[in-house]
Order: sequence, then structure tokens, then C-alpha cells
Amino acid sequence: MPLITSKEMFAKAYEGQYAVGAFNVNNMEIIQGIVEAAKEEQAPLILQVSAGARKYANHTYLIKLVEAALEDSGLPICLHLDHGEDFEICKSCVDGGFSSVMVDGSKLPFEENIALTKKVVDYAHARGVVVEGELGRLAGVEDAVNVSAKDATYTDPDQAVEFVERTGVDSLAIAIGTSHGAYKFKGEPELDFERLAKITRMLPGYPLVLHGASTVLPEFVRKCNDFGGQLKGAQGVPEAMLLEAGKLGVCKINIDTDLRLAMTASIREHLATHPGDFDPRQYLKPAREAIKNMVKHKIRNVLNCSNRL
Ligand SMILES: O=C(CO)COP(=O)(O)O
Ligand SMILES: O=C[C@H](O)COP(=O)(O)O
Ligand SMILES: [Zn+2]
Ligand SMILES: [Zn+2]
Repeated sequence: MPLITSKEMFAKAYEGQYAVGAFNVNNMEIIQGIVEAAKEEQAPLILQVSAGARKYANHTYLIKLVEAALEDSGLPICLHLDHGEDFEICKSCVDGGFSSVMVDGSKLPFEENIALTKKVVDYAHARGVVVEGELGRLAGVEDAVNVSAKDATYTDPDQAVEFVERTGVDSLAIAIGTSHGAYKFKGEPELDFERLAKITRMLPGYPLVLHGASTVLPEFVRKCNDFGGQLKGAQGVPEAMLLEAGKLGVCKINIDTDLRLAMTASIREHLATHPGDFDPRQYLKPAREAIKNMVKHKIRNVLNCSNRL
């Protein structure tokens, strides 16, 4: 089974009012856990790689691991670059075998974001690769840079229409109050659904993307803290809100933090309860299982995309 783009996945998701999960991958155990879950659930799947993941694991290793996952699982998979910040990284992923790239010009002025996104779209489309753009700015941690709430800006619906028309971008990440990382809200969680509904009305049939969409399930934060962690005040996007977004034109939901929490909680618990263990397989095996269980939970309760292949 070769890599696929997200084009058909999104068309079906839009129609069926559900979302496809885009999970960040950094190593073999994470890829295996995610892919096993998607296979058991017969769910559409996007694996995404950040610049940090490429730096950590090396582009070639990640590509080869995803190729192994395709061969072993027989699942159709879309391999996506997450937050490509310039033309060069997008080009390198298009040339290097990805089927989808994100060009993140969200911190640039509007016209510069359009110019950069259009340049990537022209290059990628000529080679059969699809492109996600971003308009509006999320708060939280992005590529180790902290974007303060003050610097975050929600997506303007009129600009979104102009951006899509002028760039020809295949999907658009929008800012409606989500943020990257484990500390998304100080008080009550709140997303701007009115804004989302307006963008969807103005761009009918067009796939939107929600970044910073981990739920930060209290049970995993608690487990981290019970076994020596110090995660104070961690809070994510409630599951009901994500299900609602899936019905309003959001076709791709990005999840990284929840995988990190699941894996770390499992490893912390294992090492604390098995102080004699020192073979990495002893704690990475349950950690991989924890990733798998988290992804199955997402597919069933957040994305609503079981049996949608
Ligand atoms: O948006 C993300 C990756 O692009 C991940 O978001 P979380 O930090 O909420 O998992
Ligand atoms: O957008 C952020 C993703 O969670 C990726 O994080 P990273 O840049 O630390 O790999
Ligand atoms: Zn961004
Ligand atoms: Zn993101």
C-alpha cells in the first residue's frame, strides 16, 4: 500500500461530519502504537512529523519506519510535515517522499503568508503533494517557542476566504482558542464556535484543521504526578468540543500532547513499580501499548472515525 494524500480522506470526513486524527510521530514505538490502533479500528490515518521530530530521529529513519508501517499494516496512510516554517523544509519533505506538507506562515504578515503558501502550493501540487496552510496564531509552545496569549490572534473569516482563493491551499488551520501543549486554559475551556461556523459557512465544503487539540485527560496527568511528575494546572480541550468541531467542517484534528502524556505516564509508572528493570523493552512495551490505547480512545470518542476506511 503506497502513501496517500489527505484529499479523499477529507472529502469523506466532511461529508460524514467526523475528523481524521493527525498524530505526531518521533520514534518506532510511537508509530507502531498509532498504526496498530488505526488498523484495529479501520480508521483513516495521518502520521505527522515536525521539524523537531526530523531533528531528533532523522528524516530517513522516519520515512523508513513509515514505509515499514505501510507494508506491515496494509493501511492507507498520509505522511504529513507538521508546521513547515519555510519553503526549504517543505521542499525537502516533498522531495523526500511525504504526501502532504504544512506551510506555517501564520506569524508572517498576511501578504507574506500568502506569497510563501502559494510558492509551496505551486511546488507541491506539481509533484502530487497536498498542502495545509495556517491563518491566525495559536498560543502555546510551538517548536520550543512560547507564543503568549497576547500574541495569539483568532482567524478572520474574510481573510480566510481570500487566503484560500489566492493560494489554492488544500486545507486551512485556523485559530479559535486552542493552543499547543498541556496548559491550554487557565479557567473554563472556551472555543469560538461562532467564528468556526462563520468560516465554514463562507468556505462551504472546505476542510479546516484544528491544531492544539489534545484533551489532556486528567487521569494521565494524575498518573504522571503520582509517579514523580510535576505537571501542575495542565488542562486541554474537552472531548465534546472536539466532536462538535468535527461536525462544523474540521476534518483534521492534531494530537501530540496526549500521546506524550500517555507514554510518559506509562514509563513513570513502570520504572517506579519495577525498580529492578533496566532493559528498555521492559518499559517501552507497555508505553507502546499506552499509545495504542490512547489512539483507540481518540478514534472512538473524539474523532468518530472508526470503520471509515
Ligand atoms: O497541534 C499539534 C501539532 O501540530 C498538537 O497539539 P497538542 O499539543 O494539543 O497535542
Ligand atoms: O506543534 C507542535 C507539535 O506538538 C510538535 O512538537 P515538536 O515541535 O516539539 O515536535
Ligand atoms: Zn502555527
Ligand atoms: Zn500544531
